[in-house]
Amino acid sequence: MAFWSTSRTPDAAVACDPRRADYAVFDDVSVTRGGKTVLSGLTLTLSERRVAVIGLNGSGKSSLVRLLNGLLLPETGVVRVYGADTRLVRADLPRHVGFVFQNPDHQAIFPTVAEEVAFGLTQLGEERQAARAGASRFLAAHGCGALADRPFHDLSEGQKQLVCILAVLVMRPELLVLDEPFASLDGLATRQLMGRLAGLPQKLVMVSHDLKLIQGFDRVLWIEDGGLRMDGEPGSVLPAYVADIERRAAASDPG
Ligand SMILES: Nc1ncnc2c1ncn2[C@@H]1O[C@H](COP(=O)(O)OP(=O)(O)OP(=O)(O)O)[C@@H](O)[C@H]1O
Repeated sequence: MAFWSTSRTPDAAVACDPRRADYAVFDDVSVTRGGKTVLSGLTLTLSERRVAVIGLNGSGKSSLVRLLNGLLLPETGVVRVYGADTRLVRADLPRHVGFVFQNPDHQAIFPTVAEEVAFGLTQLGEERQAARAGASRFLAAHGCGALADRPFHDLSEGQKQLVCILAVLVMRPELLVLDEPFASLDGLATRQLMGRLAGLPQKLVMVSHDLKLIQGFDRVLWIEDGGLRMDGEPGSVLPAYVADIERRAAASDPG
């Protein structure tokens, strides 16, 4: 990963404009990880309210969504989020793009729930004391007041994932990016969290292997071989994806 690509002169746009409808633009983006080309020449504009990213293991889904909040920068090409080159606004991106990891233990860094949520407020410039009070209010407003003083690592997986989502929402990002957020949750916790996500005003980009969860999304990106195999509405992309998996399974079946 090149943090400061020399292949292209950075854009003049140096600040995110959250009023833009096209919240993400990938312009001929390539990414290499561990010596392997993961994304190659990807060009894409995102403006839909709910976008799902699907693809087989290792196809580059996480890499794609990590480009949205500057966790990853393109080797070549440009990623613009709310109109700004992510290379130039990397430090400012968490205000606009909340990122929720697959594994909550990889995200949480503070011992208690309230401290974890308060951190986002300190990132917005609030003093520690005010941030703690704000975090407690925010947790209570989301029905999680009882969790405030609990050690994060004592929570159930569903509670942990909910806290991680709240810890990014407290920063009032315009876009929420979730990288397989339900991988370790049971069906009930998944349904409950999906219900919460459906009620949020934020735009949503979500990686998921659970195709049922994304049937109602506005757009599905199917990633394969470093690019888009298919891009469209769930009604067209999901059946094609399932059929492709069945074809592959049949082809690899030794019987
Ligand atoms: N930190 C890293 N260092 C080196 N290579 C990496 C790293 N992270 C990912 N890769 C490689 O990049 C490729 C794409 O990985 P990525 O995590 O984006 O795929 P994915 O579609 O999200 O996979 P999964 O469904 O298994 O989570 C894989 O070949 C992976 O081995």
